[in-house]
Amino acid sequence: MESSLEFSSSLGSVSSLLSRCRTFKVLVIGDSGVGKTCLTHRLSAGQFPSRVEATIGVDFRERALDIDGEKIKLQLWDTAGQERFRKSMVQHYYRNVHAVLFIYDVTCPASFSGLVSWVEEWRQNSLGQEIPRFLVGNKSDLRDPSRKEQQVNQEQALSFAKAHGMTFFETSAKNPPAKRVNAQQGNRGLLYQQDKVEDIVFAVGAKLKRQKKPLAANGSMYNGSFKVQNKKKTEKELWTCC
Ligand SMILES: Nc1nc2c(ncn2[C@@H]2O[C@H](COP(=O)(O)OP(=O)(O)OP(=O)(O)O)[C@@H](O)[C@H]2O)c(=O)[nH]1
Repeated sequence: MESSLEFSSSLGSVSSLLSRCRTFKVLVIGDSGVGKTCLTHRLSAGQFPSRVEATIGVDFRERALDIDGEKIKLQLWDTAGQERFRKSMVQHYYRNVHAVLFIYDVTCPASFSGLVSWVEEWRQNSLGQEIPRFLVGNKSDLRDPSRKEQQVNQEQALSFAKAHGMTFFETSAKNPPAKRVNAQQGNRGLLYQQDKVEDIVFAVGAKLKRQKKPLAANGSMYNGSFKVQNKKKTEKELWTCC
């Protein structure tokens, strides 16, 4: 018969197993200045940072979620948009990634045109893996109906998202709408949408939750920097405590 000590320690391991959750690596990419750092702050901590600097290499932020009773964790990789700060890192970014957020600035059409090269980079580095992809137009708080020509048309963004198998959102890291907004834009009466940041977080979480097995991860987080491991981790090691 088990001693009470053994019994309580096996109960302890059962409860620690139950409190473990899957961690998913979510890559955030897009041109410099589109708001990746601000958006990842908003997605993880619900705040807009008071001061930001260009990202060098990568920064990490985390967001724990409860999706239909399962705890999962999104590990957001806020990557550098500037080529000189990212070129030696690209392979690490894509290693064992579970989802990608492609970000552009709705007030900067060049950042939307630039998506073509971000998609190409993802294609070249994803080794043919079909992972969930999301397109997010940021800075919707700066939309100005009188300057339509200088802004990214939402219909165009939606069709880009469709063509590349992405789920589309538009929001603002600075001033996100409290609820999803469908509004008229311009005199053609076009509908445009603005999304809650939480809707993006839960859409990503829900898609990833359906993925039964997290992919093997070789990168581990250590206080905002990461260490690349040579050895493949076993699946068991990927379960971390939320
Ligand atoms: N109005 C407005 N400004 C924003 C928003 N998001 C970011 N910004 C501003 O855009 C600028 C660039 O933001 P970052 O988050 O540093 O951009 P990034 O894409 O991370 O840039 P890199 O690190 O160079 O790749 C900053 O001045 C932010 O304050 C937004 O939703 N609305």
